[in-house]
Amino acid sequence: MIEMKDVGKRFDRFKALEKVSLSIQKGSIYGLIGSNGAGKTTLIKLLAGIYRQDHGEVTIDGSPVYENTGLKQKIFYIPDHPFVFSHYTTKQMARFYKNCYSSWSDERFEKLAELFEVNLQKKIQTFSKGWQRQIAFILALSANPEILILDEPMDGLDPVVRKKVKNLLINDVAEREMTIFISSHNLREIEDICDHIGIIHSGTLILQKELDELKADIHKVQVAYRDGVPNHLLKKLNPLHTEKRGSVSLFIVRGDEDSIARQIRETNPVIFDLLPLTLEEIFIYEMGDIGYAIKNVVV
Ligand SMILES: Nc1ncnc2c1ncn2[C@@H]1O[C@H](COP(=O)(O)OP(=O)(O)OP(=O)(O)O)[C@@H](O)[C@H]1O
Repeated sequence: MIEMKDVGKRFDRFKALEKVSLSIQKGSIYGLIGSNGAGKTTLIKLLAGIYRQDHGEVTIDGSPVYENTGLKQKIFYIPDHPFVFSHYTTKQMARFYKNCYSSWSDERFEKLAELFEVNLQKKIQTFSKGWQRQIAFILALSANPEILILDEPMDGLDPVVRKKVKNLLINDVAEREMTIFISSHNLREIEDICDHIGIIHSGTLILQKELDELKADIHKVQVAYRDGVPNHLLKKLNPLHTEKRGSVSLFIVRGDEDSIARQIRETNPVIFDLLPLTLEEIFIYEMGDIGYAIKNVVV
């Protein structure tokens, strides 16, 4: 389990992170979102043991992460600009990681190289940005890490490759309980793959929740009536947001799906639909100030 307790990090006088606490279970995919400069990379570098926190604790399975070479064997970190030695080919980089990770698999490396159709003899720095990222994934997954830390993982990848990468990541989580920590600006991408969500704003984690829990409690209702929406229904539903689109009214309603549907059907609407919200919509409707921050984060 990954844990941060009351963690703070300053750069000179600037507080980049303050009182950050989180815990991530093995086999979970945790997505961290936040605007530019919110503190995502700083948090990730603390998790990866690159930075030392000023106060608080950063542990994996109860052991401190910073300067813990044993633990680093379990972690693979792909930064927003993947690391390569200049002039190294993918094959040479693979040899380097094979020496770093006892869990490295040559067989997996060969399979992944074939799947992505990568030229192993070409210098990595001469590949395009998207290709360099694909190579980073090939190397990371061949190391079979227990924890994979990703900073803006899909940046520069085309839709076909994104899908390929997502499937591979989900497979590793399902088959060998790899834990993934993803930082991204892209809420849709996070929604697609993560089971837990954290939002960071100005160095503070302002929300952490299980994705299903977030989704089960809020719904979009579309209704139309011959003589307008009954007042008593509106009072009961107490919507977070209402909108009129022609003769159809749209409500954002919190509560249990079955109970909401029953109450609406009892009023004999002409049109009735109850739809799930996207993660983006949930944040925007439910969280006021945070919603505003999210609007600026979503791409
Ligand atoms: N090495 C450093 N020295 C001084 N300030 C830093 C350093 N690293 C980060 N900061 C500052 O800490 C804050 C958080 O930066 P961080 O890179 O963690 O944000 P981020 O959420 O990853 O941003 P982005 O989405 O733009 O990549 C920023 O204001 C940044 O300027």
